[in-house]
Amino acid sequence: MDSSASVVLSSPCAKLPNLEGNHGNIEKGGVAPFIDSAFLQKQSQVPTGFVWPEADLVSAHQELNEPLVDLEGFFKGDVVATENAAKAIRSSCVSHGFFQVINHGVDLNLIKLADDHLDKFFKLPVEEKAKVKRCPGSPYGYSGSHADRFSAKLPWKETLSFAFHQGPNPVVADFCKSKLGKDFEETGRVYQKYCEAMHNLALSITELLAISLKVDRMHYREFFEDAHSILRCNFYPTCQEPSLSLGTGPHCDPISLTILYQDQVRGLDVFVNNLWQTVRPIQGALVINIGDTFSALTNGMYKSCLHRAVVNSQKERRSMAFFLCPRDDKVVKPPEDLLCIEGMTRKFPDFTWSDFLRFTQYNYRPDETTLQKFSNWLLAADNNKHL
Ligand SMILES: C=C1C[C@]23C[C@H]1CC[C@H]2[C@]1(C)CCC[C@@](C)(C(=O)O)[C@H]1[C@@H]3C(=O)O
Ligand SMILES: O=C(O)CCC(=O)C(=O)O
Ligand SMILES: [Fe+2]
Repeated sequence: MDSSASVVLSSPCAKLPNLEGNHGNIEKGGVAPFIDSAFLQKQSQVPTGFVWPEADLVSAHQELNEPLVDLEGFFKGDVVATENAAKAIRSSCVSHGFFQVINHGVDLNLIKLADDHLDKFFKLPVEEKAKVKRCPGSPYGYSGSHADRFSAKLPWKETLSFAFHQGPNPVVADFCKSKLGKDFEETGRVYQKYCEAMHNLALSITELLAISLKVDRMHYREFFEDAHSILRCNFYPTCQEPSLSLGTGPHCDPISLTILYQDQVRGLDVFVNNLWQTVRPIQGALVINIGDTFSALTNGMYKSCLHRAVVNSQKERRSMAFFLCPRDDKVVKPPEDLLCIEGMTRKFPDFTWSDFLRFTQYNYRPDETTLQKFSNWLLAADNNKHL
């Protein structure tokens, strides 16, 4: 990735980039208005700011042939089924940090309802969406192509992100009601329920991950019990020249664990065996990918999944990514019994999620090397402490 695009603009309120360029003329005035799908689809060609480097645009080579992990036996306490699921998960996570689950226990009607409510927000006039615009330095709220943060390699998408943690107050429902008004009360209730279901599934997945790693099966579940997670809703409009742009560029999620719902429009690619491979959408399945923070919790034994989202010229695409994140001040380090079993030396320094999140929002645009860059940054800061 070119370094110019990797450093987040220091002034978060930077002017929107001038998208003038040989890939399309922007409405007069040079600086684009607030960018959303309606704006993007009005452009006769892909604006320069949205054109990605060729290396990131390599087409997917094949369809990912990934076993579906059936969770039914695990939920029923079936020892053999649990062992089989753990074995499948271990093999995928050691290799590329990605698997899919079925019989996950999340009500499929709730997932459908959450998908249906996406357009209620994303089809609003941009001025309405701007009312919940993402604040500088925060991953929460609305963003149109991150055009307020980056000046190149802009993603062909709009996003809406909610903060979620379990507790007496329905934080997601409250956010929608207070920020978007009465018309979005039902939407808020749907996403509140969706986040609660995702949180519970995420804790179950962390238990199965612990079993697969042969550590105390409650270790990670207890670590994430009081998680402060993020629900990221993605809307990918159709693109005039899909071979030039990307919905979400190649990256590893800095968070711990992602539970992704993708609709029936292909778009998710995963990098496996040095090839981009497309993930065929499977009705009723949920995608699970290991993020940087969980990889660090396994001392790098489980890979943080390198993935991207491509766009197309025919169909809009929608996805919802539930990002499991530990409470801010929890120290991220692998369990002692894992280090003993594997006789490992530490691969990453201790860190907190709040420091890592801040790094991704202020210092470094997440890509495929975020965790390594963050580790180097921490160690350099430690080494310079005495200066
Ligand atoms: C901590 C986060 C930063 C991002 C949202 C969550 C987890 C995934 C990250 C992201 C999607 C990785 C690709 C780049 C990014 C800027 C994006 O395209 O949205 C990242 C998110 C973000 O920084 O808002
Ligand atoms: O939309 C997708 O399929 C992937 C989105 C993603 O990777 C993300 O939001 O982190
Ligand atoms: Fe991602």
